[in-house]
Amino acid sequence: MSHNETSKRGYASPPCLAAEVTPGYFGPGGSDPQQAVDVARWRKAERKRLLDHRNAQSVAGRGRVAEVLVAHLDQLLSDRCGDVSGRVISGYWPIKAEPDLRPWLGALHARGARIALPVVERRATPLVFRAWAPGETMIRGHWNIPVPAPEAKALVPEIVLAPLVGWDDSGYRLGYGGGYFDRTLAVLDPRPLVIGVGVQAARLATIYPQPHDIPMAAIVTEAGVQVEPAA
Ligand SMILES: Nc1nc2c(c(=O)[nH]1)N(C=O)[C@@H](CNc1ccc(C(=O)N[C@@H](CCC(=O)O)C(=O)O)cc1)CN2
Ligand SMILES: Nc1ncnc2c1ncn2[C@@H]1O[C@H](COP(=O)(O)OP(=O)(O)OP(=O)(O)O)[C@@H](O)[C@H]1O
Repeated sequence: MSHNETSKRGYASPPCLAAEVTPGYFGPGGSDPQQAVDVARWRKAERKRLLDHRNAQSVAGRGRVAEVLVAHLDQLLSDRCGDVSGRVISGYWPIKAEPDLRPWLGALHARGARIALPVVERRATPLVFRAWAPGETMIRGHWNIPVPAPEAKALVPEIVLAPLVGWDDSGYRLGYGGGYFDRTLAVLDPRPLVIGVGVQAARLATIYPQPHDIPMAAIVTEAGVQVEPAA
């Protein structure tokens, strides 16, 4: 059919034939719309359960977890990267009882690393990363997350520390449901070394990875490195 004929008949897209496809055709990670809806619903409930559990821990307990976790992170970073001097490392400003890495990020900065923090500049678009140093002035960003002021230099991270709400043994990450890290990692070329940071209690058998989910190179919890990075 020619273009003109199509225009005359006014069809915007081809007819959907999904109903005629053998049900078993859509395997795990496939694009079955009903399966995507089911996974999204399951993830929403799991996020709530995991966040409630994390919130229920005492401040002192969370502080001890962060201290041990940071020791593992520091070891992984020196094994993988050696001297951090001059490296661009993205951290995060902790929200919702996430492990607080700020003292360690300050120490990395003192060792010559360039620290960046993720910023949502526009909803549903990749994150940008802005330079941060201890004591820097912060402003309220999207979702009220403190972010460096717009004047702060934009950086491209070589190493990204991604906070986890949940995680699985294949290195997949469950976040807050905005899809921001996946969207960002999909466009960063070369892809940075992505290290998921979370608590051991947030381990799941699987997050039911979907086509857009990008696995972490490593996951670190208070129990150590859980998913080994490829050498
Ligand atoms: N400390 C910290 N900073 C971070 C992240 C993080 O996980 N932790 N992010 C990591 O990505 C980015 C912000 N992530 C966000 C994720 C979701 C929503 C959000 O609006 N969530 C909606 C639900 C979305 C949906 O279900 O469609 C909501 O809760 O109403 C906002 C920001 C950047 N900064
Ligand atoms: N690369 C992408 N391009 C377009 N949309 C995407 C991409 N990655 C994720 N999304 C969208 O974001 C939505 C939320 O994704 P998901 O449940 O994986 O979030 P999350 O990883 O938990 O969130 P976050 O990274 O913000 O903490 C998905 O429904 C998906 O449609």
